[in-house]
Amino acid sequence: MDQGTTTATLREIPPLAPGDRGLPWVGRLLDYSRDPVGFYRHQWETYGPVSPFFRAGEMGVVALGPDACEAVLRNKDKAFANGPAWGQIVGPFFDRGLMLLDFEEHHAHRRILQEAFTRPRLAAYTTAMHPAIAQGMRGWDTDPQFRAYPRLKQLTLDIAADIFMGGAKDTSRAEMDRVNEAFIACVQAAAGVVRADVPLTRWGRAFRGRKVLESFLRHYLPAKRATATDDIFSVLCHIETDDGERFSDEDVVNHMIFLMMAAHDTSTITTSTMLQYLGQHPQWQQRCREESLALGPAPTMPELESLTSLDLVMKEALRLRSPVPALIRRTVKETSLLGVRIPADTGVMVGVQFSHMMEDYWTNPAVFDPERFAPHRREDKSHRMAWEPFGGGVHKCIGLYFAGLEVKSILYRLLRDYRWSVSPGYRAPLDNSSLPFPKDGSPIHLTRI
Ligand code: HEM
Repeated sequence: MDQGTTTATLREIPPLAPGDRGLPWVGRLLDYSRDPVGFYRHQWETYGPVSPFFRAGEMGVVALGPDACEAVLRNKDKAFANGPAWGQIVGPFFDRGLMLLDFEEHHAHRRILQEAFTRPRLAAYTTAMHPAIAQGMRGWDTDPQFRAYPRLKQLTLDIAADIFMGGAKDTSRAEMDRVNEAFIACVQAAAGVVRADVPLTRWGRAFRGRKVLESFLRHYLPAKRATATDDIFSVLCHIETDDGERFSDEDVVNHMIFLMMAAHDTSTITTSTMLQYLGQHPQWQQRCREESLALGPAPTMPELESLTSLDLVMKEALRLRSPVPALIRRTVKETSLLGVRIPADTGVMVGVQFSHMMEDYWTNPAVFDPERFAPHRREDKSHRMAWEPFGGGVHKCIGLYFAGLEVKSILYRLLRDYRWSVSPGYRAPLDNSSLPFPKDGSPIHLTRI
């Protein structure tokens, strides 16, 4: 039992209020996808920080507000597990990725993987990113139908081919496209309805995709083991802890596939949200542009870190539209959460996006106001977990600095080369069935400077 609570003093999970069971089997999942914050607000106002949630044929709980989120993510009692929760969503296609490992095994793998994200390594990835970004943006035109989201998605895939795979030097463009397709098939499986290897379904395509990725990575493994280069693939083959622990070939393949997934949609969503808000707030766009213009043509990691306005905008974009708006866990034993008894084998949804919209912690939370993160305000300090787009506890995003460098490198180049606008009244129509992406592709009016 966590937090020193005894079974006798615990409250039970509140019963479902009339009408809150939702549809047969799916329960209230559709309510969530239609309007996640509206759904959370209803849970919060009806039940408080620990609420019942019927979905996918079973009862689970939603943890809301920074205190409840913190208790789950800190996981003092080691009761909340990742593997059985995320495994249900991402299926077998990201099996044994770091986020799906738990407890001692997770700790052992994380210690090794951390070596791939040290400052010198991040500096080397940053240097390698600029040519990939410049090349990827080369085809960007300024047609009136310009959609930012699909362009950014392709761009982050191109960056991944270089930074993660090392450009896979002797790979043809056609083969790289096949690898990208396979990777996208695995990512899209999360929203699959038929959850078995059935041809012409999302899962069927993902099973084949996973095979393509595995054989591609295995083909290059011996060469990557033989020579150390600056890409993540090679780095995973060579890193070891002070105690000499290293990854097996199997581990390298599993971590590579998971890392590419973890890095891809999250960075794309963040960049496209920033583009939208900067398009709607020209004074912020100009402020960020001036900082970018003050740097040289291929900024180093410390230079990118000096882009203070862009940093504020990135934080605000992550607050308003968290790429991972909910984290999930499953209890492996009975535990308690803020005094509520949670039985073993209960699905738990940690609604981080709701913490970002609570008036207790933020002034006018619905308003775009990057200055709230500036030193003289620091609204994110109102609670340790008021701002948690990268999660918290032992599973906190290992790629958060990498993400900052990638997103800022992309924005830096865009700000120098382009000017763009988005109608002030535009509200992105989001698809929330997996990670929140703009269904209309995020139209922006882009002109070259
Ligand atoms: C803005 C971009 C990103 C956001 C918002 C984000 C968000 C998150 C969140 C919320 C988690 C915690 C999941 C949980 O507790 O269940 C996480 C974990 C993780 N992220 Fe990120 N991420 C981003 C970019 C990246 C990048 C670029 C990489 C790799 C280069 C990466 C690699 C990972 C990994 C490996 C984990 C699992 C960590 C663990 O379980 O120990 N992420 N990320």
